[in-house]
Amino acid sequence: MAFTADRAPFVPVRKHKASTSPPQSPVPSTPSSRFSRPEPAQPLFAAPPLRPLSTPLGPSTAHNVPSYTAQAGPLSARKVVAAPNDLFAPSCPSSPLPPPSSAPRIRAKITPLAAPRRKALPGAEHADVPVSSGFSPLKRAPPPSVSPVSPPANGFGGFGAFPKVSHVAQNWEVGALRGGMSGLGLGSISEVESRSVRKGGRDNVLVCVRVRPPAAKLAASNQIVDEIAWEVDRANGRLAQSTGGPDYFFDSVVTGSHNSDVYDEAGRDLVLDAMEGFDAVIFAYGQTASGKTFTLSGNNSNPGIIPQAVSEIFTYIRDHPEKEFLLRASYLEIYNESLKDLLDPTAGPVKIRQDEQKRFFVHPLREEVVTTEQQVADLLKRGADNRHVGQTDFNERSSRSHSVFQMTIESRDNSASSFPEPSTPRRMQTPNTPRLAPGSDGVVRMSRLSLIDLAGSEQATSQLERRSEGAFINKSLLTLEKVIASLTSDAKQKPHVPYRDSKLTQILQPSLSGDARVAVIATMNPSPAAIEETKSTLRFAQRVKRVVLKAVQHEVVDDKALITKYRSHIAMLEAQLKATLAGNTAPNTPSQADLAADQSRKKQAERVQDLERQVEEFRSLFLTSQNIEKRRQSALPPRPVSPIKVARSSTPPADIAALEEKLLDAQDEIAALKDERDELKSRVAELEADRLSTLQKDASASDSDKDARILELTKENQELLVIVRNADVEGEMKRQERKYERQLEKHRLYQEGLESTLEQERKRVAQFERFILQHLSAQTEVLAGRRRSSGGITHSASVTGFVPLMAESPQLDAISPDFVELDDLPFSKAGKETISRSRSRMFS
Ligand SMILES: Nc1ncnc2c1ncn2[C@@H]1O[C@H](COP(=O)(O)OP(=O)(O)OP(=O)(O)O)[C@@H](O)[C@H]1O
Repeated sequence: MAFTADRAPFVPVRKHKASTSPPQSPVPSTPSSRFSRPEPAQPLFAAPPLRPLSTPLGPSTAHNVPSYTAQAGPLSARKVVAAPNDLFAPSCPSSPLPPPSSAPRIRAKITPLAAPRRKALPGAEHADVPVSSGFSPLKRAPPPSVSPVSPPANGFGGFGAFPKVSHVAQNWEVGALRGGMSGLGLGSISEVESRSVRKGGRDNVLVCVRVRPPAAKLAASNQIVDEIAWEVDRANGRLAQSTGGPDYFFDSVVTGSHNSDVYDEAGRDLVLDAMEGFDAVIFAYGQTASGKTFTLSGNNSNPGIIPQAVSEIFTYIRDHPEKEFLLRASYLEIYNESLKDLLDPTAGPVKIRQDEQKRFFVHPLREEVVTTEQQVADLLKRGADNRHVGQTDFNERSSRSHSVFQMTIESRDNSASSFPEPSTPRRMQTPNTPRLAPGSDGVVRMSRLSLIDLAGSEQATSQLERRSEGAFINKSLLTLEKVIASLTSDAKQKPHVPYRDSKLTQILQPSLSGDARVAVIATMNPSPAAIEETKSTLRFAQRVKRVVLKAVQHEVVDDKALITKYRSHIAMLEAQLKATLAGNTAPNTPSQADLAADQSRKKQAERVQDLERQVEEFRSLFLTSQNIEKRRQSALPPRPVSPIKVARSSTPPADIAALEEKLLDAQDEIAALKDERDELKSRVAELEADRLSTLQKDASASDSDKDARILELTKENQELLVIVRNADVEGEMKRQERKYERQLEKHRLYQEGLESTLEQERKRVAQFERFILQHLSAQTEVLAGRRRSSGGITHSASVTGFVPLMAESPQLDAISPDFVELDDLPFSKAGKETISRSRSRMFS
């Protein structure tokens, strides 16, 4: 299927009206039945919302106080003063639920067996039709309005779990969620079962749209847009442009500023799924400044999905005494198409590799074992500090990258293998042999919860750096759309899914290709100035809704699970400990109390201490409902995964590691080429299918149409022939080129031969020259002697001519002390005879 990108990433900035006057007196509203229930007025922000983890406020935040409200019925960007039933005021979970309307929406949590989940039809913007009445009985009950443990202290109501905190390092109120599933209204077994039923079958991506309060800064002009251009129907999960147009339906639509609302709709279920062994991915998608980071991270008084998910995880552990858990976390950034490990930013390049099942994974990536919420909060803060953010025209602190926070959850039945808490004397428990060979005692469930904050799609921006970042961001989001389009294509021949075209899609591949639970939170700005971007976001959200998933529970039976590795390692340490203790049998008699025995005892004691410390350290990584509180009070800093490797110093030598790296690179390249080949194959198949359907169409056409078609095809044929002939000419030219290249090569070889002969000749000539000069010199000596003795001499002219020449020759000085004999000369026999003859003619 040809993909047409209907996203408009570079929609030019629209001029939009600033709010010229402060909110006037309330426009009389005519609430429809949908909005007729008055909601208690809530201050949107009891305190100005902080950027998560103490990042400064964007100036836009100052305008986030919603003083306008959507109204039922067609609105055309109407201004309304904050009213008690303010649509954009934080929805208050403590307030009663809206009464069921005549055709209430079907919630995402309905099992396929109970009632079909709504599906958006391909390309249709209003295909998502409510199909049944009544609320889903399976919809998890909203959390109680007042937490039994900590009542809402911040005026938000809602989750009531995160009372206002004054400083950043503060935990997300670990105790606040105590009460666990029952406290959250999650205790019903039937609900958990129904979740499993749903997950066992085919499922779609869960899509929740979050509409931020309208007062957002949308352009470089600093103009504040405080109008809304959308009708928002929360009860039915429906959105429509106020000026008319199609309806958009989703699993849920959330307004206001309570992050707990979004968590209820699109967070909790997936987190619980992850705790039960299903991979789960939640990502926020939307235009820049539409509230993705706000939704995922939130702030201390209004925690986003990530901190709420983390709290949920720990609550779940507290509520499941029958299991033990091992948690680890990683934090990654994709900036300008390169990967950065946010927990270890100075480490070497982070790459994407493929496993045997062709699933992409990131390597190497630092993972840290975590045992408390505070550790996760610290880890997130550390990562966030390393993230790329920058000021854009639209957002004071815009995330310029995609970030992926991942928690890996391993769990195993606790009953057979629980560790005694240190109050029990450890040594008594130590077995002789490792009692926990990998996989020997039960299956480990392993799952990943990925929380992804995508960078925002952008309009044209005024800054150069931002523009190039924006190009990368838009490209990767476009690739994401292409991937989604391929996954939801109706074509018979499954199109190639271009995961490889961006790092983001490679990372999302394991989730999008089907075996994970996926939720997308599409964030949107309801302002008229953002209408094109918002439509594009909604279209994306509708398309992604059609991706079919089949989540599977991941059970690991071999020693891949860290839980198993650590358990085996502990068992091994315990065995060593026991052996060391058993070796300590020397009686402490005065005769043996010499220095050597003392030293050996000291060493042994140190060894025992060290082993005990190691055992303790490893044990402290396991979480159970019994020890979670203790861990919270005495947590060590999180530790990177693979301490076993370090302890055994089994790291391969640098050259082997480099070779392994090269091998992996080569394998990657091969895999990429194979992918490319597959893509070409699928393209060929697509073209063939296209051809075939055209032919079939042609067959049923009328005669005149057929004639026209024949004419068209003949023309096309002729054009193709020209191309083929050209291709022939090209081929001939290529052949000639190769011929000339061969000849050139021959000439080059010949030239090389000549040059080496020349070199030999030069050597020969130099030697001959030497020979001549040496002989001339000798003869000159002789002649000089004769002249001295006879007083006059007659000699041949040729010799006379040589004398001044010799005197001038600088080479005479350089004459080798080795006298060159005629026989030494590299000449043929005939040549040597000629030389001999001339010599005797000259010097006789
Ligand atoms: N629902 C909301 N209620 C109140 N304030 C909000 C809401 N959504 C967003 N904001 C505020 O709007 C500003 C921009 O939000 P945020 O940074 O989350 O946007 P973003 O989509 O992550 O943007 P980018 O893609 O540029 O990173 C922030 O100051 C944030 O506090």
